[in-house]
Amino acid sequence: MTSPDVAAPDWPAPTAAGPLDATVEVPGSKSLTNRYLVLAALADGPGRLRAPLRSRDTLLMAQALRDLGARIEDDPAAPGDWLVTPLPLAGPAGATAGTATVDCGLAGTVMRFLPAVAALADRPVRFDGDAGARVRPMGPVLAALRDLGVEVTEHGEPGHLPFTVAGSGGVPGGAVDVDASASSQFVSGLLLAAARFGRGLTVRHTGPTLPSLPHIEMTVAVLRAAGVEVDDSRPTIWRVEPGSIAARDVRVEPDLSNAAPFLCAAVVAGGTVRVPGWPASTTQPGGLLPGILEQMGATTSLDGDVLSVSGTGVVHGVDLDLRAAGEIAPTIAALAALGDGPTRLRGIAHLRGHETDRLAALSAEITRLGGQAEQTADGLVITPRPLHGGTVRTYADHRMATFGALLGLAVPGVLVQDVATTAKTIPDFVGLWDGMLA
Ligand SMILES: O=C(O)C1=C[C@@H](OP(=O)(O)O)[C@@H](O)[C@H](O)C1
Ligand SMILES: C=C(OP(=O)(O)O)C(=O)O
Repeated sequence: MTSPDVAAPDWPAPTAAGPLDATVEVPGSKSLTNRYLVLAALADGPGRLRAPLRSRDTLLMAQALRDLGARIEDDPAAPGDWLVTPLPLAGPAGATAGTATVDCGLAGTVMRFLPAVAALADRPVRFDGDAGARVRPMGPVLAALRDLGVEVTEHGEPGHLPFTVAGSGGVPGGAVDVDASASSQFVSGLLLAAARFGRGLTVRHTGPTLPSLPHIEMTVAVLRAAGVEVDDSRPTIWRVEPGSIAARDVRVEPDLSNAAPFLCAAVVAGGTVRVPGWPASTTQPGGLLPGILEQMGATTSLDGDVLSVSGTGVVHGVDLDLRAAGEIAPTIAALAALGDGPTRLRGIAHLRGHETDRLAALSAEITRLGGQAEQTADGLVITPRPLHGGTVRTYADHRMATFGALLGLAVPGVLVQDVATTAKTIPDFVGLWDGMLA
């Protein structure tokens, strides 16, 4: 008998029997799906998302927008697509009684993108999420909203979930400073709603470092594609003009960061893995993967829209600044632990505020399997050692689970705790992984 109180058994990560020869269809991008959903909910008419990601993070975003008053429905004529009818945005005169609630789960995009949208709502909106979400940094978002005249009440640790945003039907906008050194999502969340502010918004980043710049560029690109005027000509300052957001019919690119473990499998096991639907140009940070994997010993080619990565099983150690692409760091760390020399990963101090403290988690789990990995002020130094089997702890972090799967290809006896946590961004990770190895 199973009971929800009984933890699922650890997943025995399969070892690779030989070189790979596989094509893997990777589901849609989390970051694009959740941006398109927000913009569709703020648009001036009904829109459509084609091939959106349907995973925990995007289902939470869709549900949250429904809870705020949008309609998001499956299209019976095109299975998988979402039809979006925007939020009413009634203004103060149309104020609705009662508090709406938003469940953020562990999704950074939900907790950082929706408070500014909630400020436009016609009632208070209470935000909360998983236990792990309550320790993720939120302070700069809440401070920025308060600076813009929005009332925010915190219910727990200051600067963290849970909190309530008192939606009052509109935000005057203007200009705001935000320290986004802990997450680029602080900037993206303000920019996504800003065209709906009375005077638009100028956001100025004030912190010492800025992670994940491609994700901010992605925000600017999706806004411009929806007809919003954005000036990003000055480094770390963004200006969004007030105006309407065009209703769109958009197709979501595959999630290139979720393609990473599959592509890296070819580097670890040898052989070739292909991912179709690879965009010719993209703002996804996973677009940096081919270059990184070549440095680590792979060969890559883009034939039409199919990216192929081939490896020999030999992985080179590297010195990499991953500031622009922190979300692929756990995957690169797995490669590094199997490398032929030390690897230094830099520019990723902000990973301490991801789904878990990823620098601590990666260091602990590499060490648990017999490897060597030390934290630095802004990253990791990984020195390959012969690894042995053991149980990889995943800390509710989808990328720690795929990290464990990748190590398991080369190291017999690796078990991955709570592999179901991959559902945060990949439906059926185990099925896709087994399919790649079949
Ligand atoms: O805007 C986005 O969609 C994201 C931005 C990045 O966040 P950080 O800047 O907090 O790393 C990235 O790591 C996350 O997976 C998705
Ligand atoms: C950091 C990540 O997620 P989130 O959007 O929750 O910040 C991630 O997916 O690696």
